[in-house]
Amino acid sequence: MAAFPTAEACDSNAELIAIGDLRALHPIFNIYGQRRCFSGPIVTLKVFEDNVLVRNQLETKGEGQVLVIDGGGSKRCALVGGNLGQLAQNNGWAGIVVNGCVRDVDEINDCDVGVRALGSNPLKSSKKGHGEKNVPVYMGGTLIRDGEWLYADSDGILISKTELSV
Ligand SMILES: O=C([O-])CC(=O)C(=O)O
Repeated sequence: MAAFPTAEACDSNAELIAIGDLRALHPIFNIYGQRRCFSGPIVTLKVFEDNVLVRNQLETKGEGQVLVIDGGGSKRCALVGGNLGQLAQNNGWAGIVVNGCVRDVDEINDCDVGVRALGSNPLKSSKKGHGEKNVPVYMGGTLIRDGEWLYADSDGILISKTELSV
């Protein structure tokens, strides 16, 4: 669960919004997974139509972190499917936000993890292992840095430079 509603976080942190330390992603993401509300420190990945690094990352302990995957906005294949959703759940990731697509939507929706993505596509991605980890990514209209905090609920997704307090 997010610690508090994103709308409330915006209303009570106007100064952080003014200086750009708290940003809302554009409302381009669909909601999947059991957790509609989730939050945590961000781990970033930058890939393109290749999900080897995504699997590698989700195989590690999530410890309540959120995996932010910049897939370049490609809708030509899926970067996360049911197996990876299960892996994320079992390894304690709070959520996954994909600037790209998912597949196995019914399976992902059964997983106890929050997932946001542009849409779904039944095609799998390539498996070459190309991409970068822990780099700044630009998606949803904002620059997102590894180690920043993400807060998601039914209203949308916030990125904060630091952990927000109530
Ligand atoms: O391995 C993939 O390409 C993604 C997938 O289908 C899954 O996670 O089940």
